[in-house]
Amino acid sequence: MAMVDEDTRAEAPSGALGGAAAIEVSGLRMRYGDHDVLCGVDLRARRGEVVVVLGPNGAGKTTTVEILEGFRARSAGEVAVLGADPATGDERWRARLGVVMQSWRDHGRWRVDELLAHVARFYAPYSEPGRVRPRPVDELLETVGLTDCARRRINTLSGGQRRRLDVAIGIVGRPEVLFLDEPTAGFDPEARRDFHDLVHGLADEDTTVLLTTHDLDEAEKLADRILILAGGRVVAQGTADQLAAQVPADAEVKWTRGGQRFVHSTPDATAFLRGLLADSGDEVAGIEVRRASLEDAYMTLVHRHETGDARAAASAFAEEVR
Ligand SMILES: Nc1ncnc2c1ncn2[C@@H]1O[C@H](COP(=O)(O)OP(=O)(O)OP(=O)(O)O)[C@@H](O)[C@H]1O
Repeated sequence: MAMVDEDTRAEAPSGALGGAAAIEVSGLRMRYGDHDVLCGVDLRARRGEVVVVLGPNGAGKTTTVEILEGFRARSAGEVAVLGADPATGDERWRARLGVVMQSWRDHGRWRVDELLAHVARFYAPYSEPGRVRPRPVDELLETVGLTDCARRRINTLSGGQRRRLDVAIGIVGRPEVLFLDEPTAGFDPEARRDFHDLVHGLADEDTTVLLTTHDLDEAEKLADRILILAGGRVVAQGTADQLAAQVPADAEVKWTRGGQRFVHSTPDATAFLRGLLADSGDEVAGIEVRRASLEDAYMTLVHRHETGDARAAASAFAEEVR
């Protein structure tokens, strides 16, 4: 588990970063060989905030998360997690973090409860007032719905059960910052809903959560703020509603008249409905209005990137939030 020398002291980077935010990233760059994956990412997360990172395959989400976790060295930029540079964070700093990586396939012959008890021991010296570490294993098993699997060997778990165990490992130390890289891949609907409740509960405990997903409904349910990464840049961020408002998308109006269903796309649903009701208000029933969604915004913003306009999308976004 130790990724850095125990004696290496965590130091906050100098410059514009530091302060009360749990995560602060400025001008983050990552280059693999001659491939620039991150070209200047800025990101900030407050304590207790749930930030969801969206982006197409290969956008650099995992790379960003692994840099913040201290598992990957960055090419350039300033990064502070809980006030420390992840590249030099010590064990005390690491004990304040929780990590759920995209895949973690080890300890197959261990039993579920043994592994959790083993990992839990790492956190025991790092309790703080109001934050007792680690969480009791029984409580943890119950929280992630693995009580019935406690004595099972890990290599006999299903994909979804293994993922639940990954989440348990991520939260065993009652983290102040929790990184979750596609945590719900393989979850059935019930596990997914339980996981969403879990994240809401963690946020209530003032845990900062940074989560990547390809599930836009999940992003909308969980995020205080959504961030879209494309072309190595943050091309947009905000709540799902704020993002939807950024893209010009028609609303879809549906209604029934004389037993027949009608659908109409319009940029101004209110004006259209006024007209519809004025013309045939008595006969119209079952009105539904679907406004631009997070999915519309995501598709538009990512499409701009894929058509080579990521830099323009990022500067348009910077202009809008100024
Ligand atoms: N160790 C590495 N060496 C070289 N290239 C890498 C390395 N790790 C990642 N990459 C490349 O960096 C880019 C970003 O990868 P990353 O895994 O961060 O994307 P992602 O947004 O998490 O994608 P996904 O949604 O598919 O999980 C990809 O083009 C990937 O091939």
